Amino acid sequence: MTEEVDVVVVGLGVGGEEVAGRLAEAGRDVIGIEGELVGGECPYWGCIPSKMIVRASDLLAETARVDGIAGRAHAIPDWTPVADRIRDEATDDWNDAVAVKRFTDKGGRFVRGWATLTGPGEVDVDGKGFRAREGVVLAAGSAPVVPPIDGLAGTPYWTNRRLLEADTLPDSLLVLGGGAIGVELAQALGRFGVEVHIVEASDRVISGEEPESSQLIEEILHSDGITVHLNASVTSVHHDGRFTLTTSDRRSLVADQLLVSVGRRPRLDRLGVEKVGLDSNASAVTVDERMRAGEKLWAVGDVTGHGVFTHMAMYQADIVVRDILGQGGPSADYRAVPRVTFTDPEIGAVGMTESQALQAGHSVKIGMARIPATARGWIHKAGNAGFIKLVVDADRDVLLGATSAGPAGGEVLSMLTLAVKTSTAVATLRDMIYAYPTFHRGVLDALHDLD
Ligand SMILES: Cc1cc2nc3c(=O)[nH]c(=O)nc-3n(C[C@H](O)[C@H](O)[C@H](O)COP(=O)(O)OP(=O)(O)OC[C@H]3O[C@@H](n4cnc5c(N)ncnc54)[C@H](O)[C@@H]3O)c2cc1C
Ligand SMILES: NC(=O)c1ccc[n+]([C@@H]2O[C@H](COP(=O)([O-])OP(=O)(O)OC[C@H]3O[C@@H](n4cnc5c(N)ncnc54)[C@H](O)[C@@H]3O)[C@@H](O)[C@H]2O)c1
Repeated sequence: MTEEVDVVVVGLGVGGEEVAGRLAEAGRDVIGIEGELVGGECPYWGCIPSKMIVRASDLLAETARVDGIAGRAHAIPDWTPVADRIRDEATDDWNDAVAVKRFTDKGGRFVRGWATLTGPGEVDVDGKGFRAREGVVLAAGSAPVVPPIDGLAGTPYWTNRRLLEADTLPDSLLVLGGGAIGVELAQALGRFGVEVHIVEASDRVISGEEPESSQLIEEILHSDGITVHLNASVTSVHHDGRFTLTTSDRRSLVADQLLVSVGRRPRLDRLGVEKVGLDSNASAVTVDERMRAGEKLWAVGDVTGHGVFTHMAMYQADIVVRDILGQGGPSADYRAVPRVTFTDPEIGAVGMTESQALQAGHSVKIGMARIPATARGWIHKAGNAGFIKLVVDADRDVLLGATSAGPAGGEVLSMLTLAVKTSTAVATLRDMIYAYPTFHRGVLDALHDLD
């Protein structure tokens, strides 16, 4: 028995819940299908619990900075309130009843189960068929990549999920992959007393960002007591109660637990996407500027390969909703994608890095300001490491990209994102009045450095 509806949304994570909820509010007959928890990775195993950990570890780091500035302080790290907060405040003990109600209160109809596509506009869930008059929205998200390293499969390694569910911490942790997840969680857990080693295949951590960002984070991790192994090729994993990683240069690294954080892949495997002409082994679902992926088919969020970010899923969801409702408006524009690595200091970045701009054939000028040399950075003193780097198109005199690393680096990023998005003239940025003594006033110092 196949039921006719207006729209079927497959996956009610960040992107799918937004699309399904708004279409239901607009009066569409919407079926929202979710195999796990409504809300997806971000609230249960991603952004929110990980940032609760970061917040706690930042407090510990700030306490350590009291001496010499504000008296004396000594914090005794305790994981229990962090785990409690994740369980009780962030995830409701990994229960989505509130999120399901949030959707059904908007008029959506909820189905729990794993959906497969059976043809254009057609979806099956546990033998129940739906035919969507307007179309299907794929919002299946992503899963951790598990590299094919000898011995790894079958060991009780952690991914982000198991770590963010942990009631207790291991004494020592090997972190495979020094990307966003690796560096954020390594630093935070290090501050809770875990002995951490990061094992990174590339020649620098957060290798998609500016080399100066990588260097800064490597220095900070070192000062946090974390060992970073670069250019490391892990050839085997052994588990006998503890984990041993062996590298191609025959080093052995041993710890109580292993976190695998080497990237994410779209969750296309159980969707039957070949039925609608897509490749289930592809690294992403190709979408056009209105997020259309085929006949009666849209895709949003991590599956589209435009960045594993909640703000990207939400941005694309807005485009899909407007497209389905025929409301027009702007189509997708990825020139000013902001990203923030929530280490201490935060690494905020938007648009192109210097090397990306050069590779794209731009004539590039660089403006740099060191945060400790800015007025606010100097006042801030302990914990003031960071910089602002501007990547300027020398021909058009507009920003192509920027990095704001430092205390509140992710907040300073907001004006730089606007400047990249709107191609604001450098002359206009120079003519702005920057409140004194803010961290964002460092942007003016970096603009002066362009001369
Ligand atoms: C540790 C960690 C920290 C992160 N921190 C940040 C951060 O600070 N800032 C940021 O912007 N982003 C962060 N992210 C990324 C962010 O979580 C994702 O980009 C975001 O969740 C993507 O939303 P989505 O809707 O595309 O996918 P998801 O949130 O993954 O949701 C997809 C949903 O689809 C469901 N599903 C999949 N297949 C099917 C099927 N066949 N049938 C039914 N249901 C299905 C899944 O169960 C899931 O609930 C982080 C990620 C991780 C892992
Ligand atoms: N603050 C944020 O917005 C935030 C936080 C966490 C995660 N995320 C998102 O989640 C995604 C996944 O994060 P991630 O850290 O898993 O991936 P990532 O792509 O950011 O980094 C993966 C790292 O693993 C390394 N690597 C790959 N294979 C390896 C191997 N075999 N051995 C050792 N190192 C290896 C890569 O060189 C890279 O540095 C990111 O792309 C990011 O967009 C965002």
